[in-house]
Amino acid sequence: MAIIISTLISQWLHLISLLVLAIPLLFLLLLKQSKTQQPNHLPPGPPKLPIIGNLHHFGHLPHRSLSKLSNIYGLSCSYTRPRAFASSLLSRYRKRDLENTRPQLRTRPSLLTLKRLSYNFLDVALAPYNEYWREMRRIFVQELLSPKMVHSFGAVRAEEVANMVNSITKTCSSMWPVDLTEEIFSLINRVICRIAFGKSYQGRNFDGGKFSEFVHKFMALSGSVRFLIGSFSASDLFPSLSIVGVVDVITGLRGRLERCFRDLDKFYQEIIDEHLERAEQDEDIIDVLVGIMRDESSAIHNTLNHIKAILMDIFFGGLESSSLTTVWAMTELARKPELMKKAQEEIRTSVGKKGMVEEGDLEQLHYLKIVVKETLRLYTTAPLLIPRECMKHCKVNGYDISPKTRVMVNVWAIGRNPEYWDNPDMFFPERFEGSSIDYKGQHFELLPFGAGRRICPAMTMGILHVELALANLLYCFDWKLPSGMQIEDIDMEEGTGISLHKKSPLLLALDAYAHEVEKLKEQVRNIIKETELEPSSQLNLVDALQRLGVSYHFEMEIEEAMKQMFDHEMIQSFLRNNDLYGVALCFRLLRQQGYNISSGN
Ligand code: HEM
Repeated sequence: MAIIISTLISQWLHLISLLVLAIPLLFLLLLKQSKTQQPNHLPPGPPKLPIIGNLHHFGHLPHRSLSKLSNIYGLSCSYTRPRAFASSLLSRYRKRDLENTRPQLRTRPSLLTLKRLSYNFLDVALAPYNEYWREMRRIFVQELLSPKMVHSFGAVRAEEVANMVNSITKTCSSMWPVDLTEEIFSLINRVICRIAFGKSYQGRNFDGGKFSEFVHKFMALSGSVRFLIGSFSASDLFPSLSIVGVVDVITGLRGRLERCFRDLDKFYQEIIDEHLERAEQDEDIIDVLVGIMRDESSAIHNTLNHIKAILMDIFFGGLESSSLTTVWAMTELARKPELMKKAQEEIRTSVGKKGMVEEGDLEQLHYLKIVVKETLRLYTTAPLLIPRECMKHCKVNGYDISPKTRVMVNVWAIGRNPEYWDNPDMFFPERFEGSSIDYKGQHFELLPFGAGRRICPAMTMGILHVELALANLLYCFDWKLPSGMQIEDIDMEEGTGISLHKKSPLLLALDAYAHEVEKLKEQVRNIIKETELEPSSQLNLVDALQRLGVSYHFEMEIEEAMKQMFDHEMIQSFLRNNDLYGVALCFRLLRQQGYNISSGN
């Protein structure tokens, strides 16, 4: 109770302090605004309020609010204070205009809050457009995420996907649903951590636990500042008035940011120190960055801060985007079981009985690819991209965009614009069948990775993570809604945060039958381990299971059916390769044929 009262008092004190500050601030701003020269032909927008302009229109899901505004006010609208803070919604622009404007929109606004988190803009994502950014982006694309480098992490991804499958198998039952959001986030988290930190990440006290705490803190922080999209604090909103920095102190935002920054900085330092001390290299991302730091001929004199800034990009860019896309894809497929089945059939037919979808299989999975494309159209994880800033005066649809204008490109609205898409709100991957539209920045209707010079440099890796996770979830398990739940009950609400979150976790149950097969696999796996079955044992499946002591009751006819359906060689190869999925698959096929197989005890 005491805690609640003290929290209330402190909130009131904050509010009163803010009001006290607001009055002199209002005068200062009105004075300054009256002196500001207005450009000629600004985009239309709703009436503005003093100081905050149109900020109150943004709501807690700005991409949606801005989309509505553009429907009312036309092609390009919604700004607050030209120069200091302005946002042009480019959800409906002419393609020609976009092409002409793009060169003027290559830089990022210098947001004070992000200055700290990016080690004074030493990273790629937030650095202004200049020679430094060009070189850092080259390093990012050619050295950190080159196709060779991405490929070299294949084993890490395969291992972590197998861990996810095992974790789902172990922790769930057909009664208790799986928290897919948790499973997917933790998979991508482990993959990205291992790619960035290498072996040193595994088995350490920050393995999983501590690091995901940091990630959560970051996410919470981004959620708390979300409503100002792209202007992350009061100081960013009114950069010309240094006094307003006090507001950030009062609201506690500065303190929280500082603490979060220090935690992360300490964490990075620990790992970098280890990499610096050890003799042999792992070829993880820190190793590559340390190599560049030691290379005196490098165009950029890399320091520890450069390395840390790049790590920020990798975690900010790599964690959420791929996880959220996979979660939304599974959510939509759960709402459309016929599409899920179609995707599963494609994967299972193409991959066969290997037990896992491997990276090399993905190329053949055309339906899966358009499922991902459709997900990115509807649930683009960065709905307003990363804010851009206008470098030189330019025109969009005849409207003036003056230098220093902060520009948000509403790719979420573009992806749902009825002028470009039939039934835009419907999840319908088939719309991409036979279509050349892609997400690589060439088709302005679909820009989930942005476009132009600032397009996401890790698109290939991001897509690979999504496709691999999704393919394995669909291949290894049959999913259904938790008992008592209807399709309409699936919560599609978006949460706040700088990315497009699903507000509540996605909970799905394993189909009872599929779950049994998984249980059987686990049982057989243990038995093989215990009895140390020789790989060369000449056994057929039924004999093998009997010799191993698995008491499955087979009717005679089932045994016959098995012998007919699976030739001796095939079963031998399952056993030789310890391919329990294959064994389980035999059972599954028999069940599908209507045979009643029940486990003994
Ligand atoms: C499905 C996965 C991903 C999606 C949807 C995505 C989306 C985006 C978007 C929309 C942008 C802004 C582009 C613009 O302003 O025009 C961006 C930039 C960026 N992304 Fe990604 N991203 C993904 C994966 C990744 C991964 C895995 C990494 C790093 C390992 C990454 C690192 C970056 C960086 C560094 C930038 C800044 C580029 C620049 O300003 O030059 N992204 N991404």
